[in-house]
Amino acid sequence: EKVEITKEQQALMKIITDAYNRHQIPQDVAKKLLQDQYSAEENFLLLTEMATSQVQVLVEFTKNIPGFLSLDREDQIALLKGSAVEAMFLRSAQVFSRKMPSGHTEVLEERIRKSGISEEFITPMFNFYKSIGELHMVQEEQALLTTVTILTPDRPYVKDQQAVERLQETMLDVLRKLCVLQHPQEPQYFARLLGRLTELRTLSHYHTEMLVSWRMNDHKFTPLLCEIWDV
Ligand SMILES: CC(C)c1onc(-c2c(Cl)cccc2Cl)c1COc1ccc(-c2ccc3[nH]c(C(=O)O)cc3c2)cc1
Repeated sequence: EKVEITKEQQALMKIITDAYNRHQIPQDVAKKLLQDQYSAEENFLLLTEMATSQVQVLVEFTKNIPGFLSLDREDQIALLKGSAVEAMFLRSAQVFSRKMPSGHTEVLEERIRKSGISEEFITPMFNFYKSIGELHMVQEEQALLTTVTILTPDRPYVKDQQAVERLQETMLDVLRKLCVLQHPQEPQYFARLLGRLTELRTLSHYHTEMLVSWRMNDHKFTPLLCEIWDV
């Protein structure tokens, strides 16, 4: 049947995509990836700075998701804490698939590979980056997929899951239609996109173990990361 994005859905998509493009890590922070110290210590410190900056950007972006600020305040916090790692995997994945001079692809990869993360997590992490790159998502799809990830109802400590589910379903409907219109030759594209969300959950579990091993080697995080990751 003819798939059509309504005027309201068009407006919703514009708000979310504009917010997603507006809230980015400041270029002077991203440029630090280019500095020339490459010790495991230096890499960890730089990645910690990137992650901290990315969390701040994520909080600002989330405030622009229509309906998010109407959710219960504690549920807003629970959604941010529960989705931060997944949202950062999606955002850093875009840097790798961007392959533009501004996206510090090579240096970011180098620093992640040499920051004290054990090989068992590096492999699935870069497989994920590759699988995201192969999707060739348009920016609207990237913004909506991140929004769908943030609005996951079954995060720990979410009280009013129905309210989150209603918001997520609104976003999923727009994303589904967008996928059909953007990738007419690939009817399974939307299903592939949702498959990435499953992969993100697995990576999020790996990440919890990454944090434990960093902690054991006495690595320090910033107050914001300690708060959002309960470390
Ligand atoms: C606390 C640090 C060590 C950390 O722990 N886990 C991860 C961690 C890891 Cl490795 C992987 C995935 C997720 C997390 Cl959450 C990280 C580092 O996290 C990030 C690294 C880079 C970026 C990021 C985001 C946007 C960017 N734009 C540009 C640009 O050049 O424009 C560079 C860039 C970097 C975000 C988070």
